[in-house]
Amino acid sequence: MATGKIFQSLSGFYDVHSAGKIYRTRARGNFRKRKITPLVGDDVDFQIEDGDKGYILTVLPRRNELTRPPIANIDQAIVATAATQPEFSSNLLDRQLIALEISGITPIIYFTKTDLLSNDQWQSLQKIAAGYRQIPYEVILPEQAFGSASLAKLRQLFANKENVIMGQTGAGKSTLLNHLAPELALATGEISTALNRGKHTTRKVALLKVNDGLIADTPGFSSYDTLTIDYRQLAAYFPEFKRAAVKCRFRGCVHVNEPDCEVKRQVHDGQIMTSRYTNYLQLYTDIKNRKPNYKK
Ligand SMILES: Nc1nc2c(ncn2[C@@H]2O[C@H](COP(=O)(O)OP(=O)(O)OP(=O)(O)O)[C@@H](O)[C@H]2O)c(=O)[nH]1
Ligand SMILES: [Zn+2]
Repeated sequence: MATGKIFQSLSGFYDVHSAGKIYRTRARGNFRKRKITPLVGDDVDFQIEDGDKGYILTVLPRRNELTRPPIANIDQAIVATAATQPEFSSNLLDRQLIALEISGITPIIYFTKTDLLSNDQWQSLQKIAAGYRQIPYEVILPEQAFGSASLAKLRQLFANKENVIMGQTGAGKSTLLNHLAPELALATGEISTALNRGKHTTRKVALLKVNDGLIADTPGFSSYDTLTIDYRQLAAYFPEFKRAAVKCRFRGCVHVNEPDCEVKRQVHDGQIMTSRYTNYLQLYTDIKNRKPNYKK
């Protein structure tokens, strides 16, 4: 028996790195019955067969996991966020940040396509970036797309860590990775100008070695699932709300209708971004009104 890490998954095969070698494995038949799906990033025990093939016996306990993209045991996520084309959506960004907070993965917000912005758009994006930095999140807003300063910053942030790059279809994930590590030569998509939407160029999740870190390129998404948390927990995944909440009059304040709510006060005073609060209220309502029988 050997132990290794799944670095790629495609059509039922899991490619595993173990002691400097690569093995193409399959999951054991009883995994499906037990509703276990091995994920890229998983550490596994596997049985070697025919030299470089094998089958997975056990998925070792996970530190964390994400469903979108499907990956496990990640330290940090680079949230590739298009400044335009597709248009910047604070709602989509906040949903991704919440999913990461829930999984205990550190987000890094990286704005792509800043070269396509007008002066006015650039100014307003700078304000947005400053707002996210106050939360505080690490934000990289390249003055020059793929400029050496922002690439160096990213390299420094993800050295010696397991990272994932996530984001909407066409956000520029593969393009960014190609700039970080040109030897990867990942396929990138021409954006469909008619729809202003990317074309889903990346179809699989793969963990790649880039400099001193590991980074997973992942397929983009065009929508994001409803969160499977209790609506009363939602505010805990907004770090700036959580900080303010200790001063709300009521313990368990959900910052909606309660009097003397510090979160609402800080929104009013401009310390908390209005867009974050609006997105909070929308998600809160969505989660509260969704049909029961959600697990977790
Ligand atoms: N002008 C400009 N174009 C960019 C930038 N980043 C990416 N693009 C373009 O945007 C399109 C989509 O880029 P990809 O890297 O394929 O996007 P992706 O996020 O990997 O897309 P999926 O694999 O479908 O999820 C390509 O045509 C890129 O050349 C950027 O910073 N500036
Ligand atoms: Zn409150």
